[in-house]
Amino acid sequence: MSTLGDRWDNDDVHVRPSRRSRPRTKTRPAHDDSTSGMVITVDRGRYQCLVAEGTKKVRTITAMRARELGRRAVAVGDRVDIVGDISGAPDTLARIVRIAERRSVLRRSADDTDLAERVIVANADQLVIVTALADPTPRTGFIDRCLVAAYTGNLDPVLVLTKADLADPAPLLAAYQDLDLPIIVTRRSPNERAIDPDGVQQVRDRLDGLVSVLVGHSGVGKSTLVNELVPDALRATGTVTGVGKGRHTSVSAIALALPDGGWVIDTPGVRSFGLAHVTADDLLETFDDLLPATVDCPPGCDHSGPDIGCALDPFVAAGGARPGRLASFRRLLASRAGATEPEDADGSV
Ligand SMILES: Nc1nc2c(ncn2[C@@H]2O[C@H](COP(=O)(O)OP(=O)(O)OP(=O)(O)O)[C@@H](O)[C@H]2O)c(=O)[nH]1
Ligand SMILES: [Zn+2]
Repeated sequence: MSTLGDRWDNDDVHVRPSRRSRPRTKTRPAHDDSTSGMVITVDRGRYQCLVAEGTKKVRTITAMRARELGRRAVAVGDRVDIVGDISGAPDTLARIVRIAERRSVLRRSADDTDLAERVIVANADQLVIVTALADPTPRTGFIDRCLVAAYTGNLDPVLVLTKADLADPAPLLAAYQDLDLPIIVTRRSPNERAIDPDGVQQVRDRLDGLVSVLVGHSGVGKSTLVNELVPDALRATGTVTGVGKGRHTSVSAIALALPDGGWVIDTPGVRSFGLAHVTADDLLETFDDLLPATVDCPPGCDHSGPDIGCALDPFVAAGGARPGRLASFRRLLASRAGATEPEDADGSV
């Protein structure tokens, strides 16, 4: 049993799709009668999981971790195997006995010096970074850190710039043009309280059929967007309390079903990511156009600039890649050391 625990304990090993996709059958414990589910929210050691009933119907059940999982954390988005009472009846509690290999992870560490891994969302396809163009003032440092978390966690980033009725998106569009990042601009319709439907539709199209995590600072319009995307009726069937606006909720992520398929995972309490575990080479691996040049870097090169003999500078000078790509890579690299958001310091969200 502990072999299985150890094997599944190191999430780093499994971030990228690996060829060795499943543990060998003989190392599996019992529980062949288990049911598969997806974790939709985590709250004080209780996990709400969606399980399939027949081919079409799904229901939500509450589960706890089984001891055999060891210290390994269960995160929203995890695909899990569940045993015990899966009727979903009030006051029943099932047990999570296995966590499937993750194809992506979004991590949080308490701060940049905290090397303990805290996975907040597993298996998401995209990270949607919601930033207001004004009120509050956009912070590129935050966006950059989100991008590092997405790239190195195997999620595709998407930037949503809200409140274009208040400020021009051009400067931010320019700042991110070299990252080939999908950017959607939304605004409030003139003389109306509602958000312009065109922008909302673009977001909807981007999210369709995928699992997308939304992150953003307080006041950027994230809840406004989620309300547009997920009708109240669907939210209610999630049977989850403490969703969304609650400032003191202990829920840090929650998966909400989209009407046309796919999931949006809201992260009400998440305002920044610790990036202590990310190395320069981890990030560089996600820049396919720059990566080949590093065979000529000096040993141990951190790729931070030309004065250390980094081969990326001559490579770009010779036309090997766009200069903006190297500049963007280095800006993201530097953002790892950026201050964690002041809002985190006093614990408020
Ligand atoms: N002018 C303008 N205001 C907007 C827009 N989108 C949202 N707002 C307003 O911005 C304020 C904050 O929006 P919320 O959706 O509550 O923001 P949030 O990111 O969920 O913030 P928290 O709830 O604090 O986490 C509200 O007053 C919204 O009405 C927009 O496109 N333009
Ligand atoms: Zn280098």
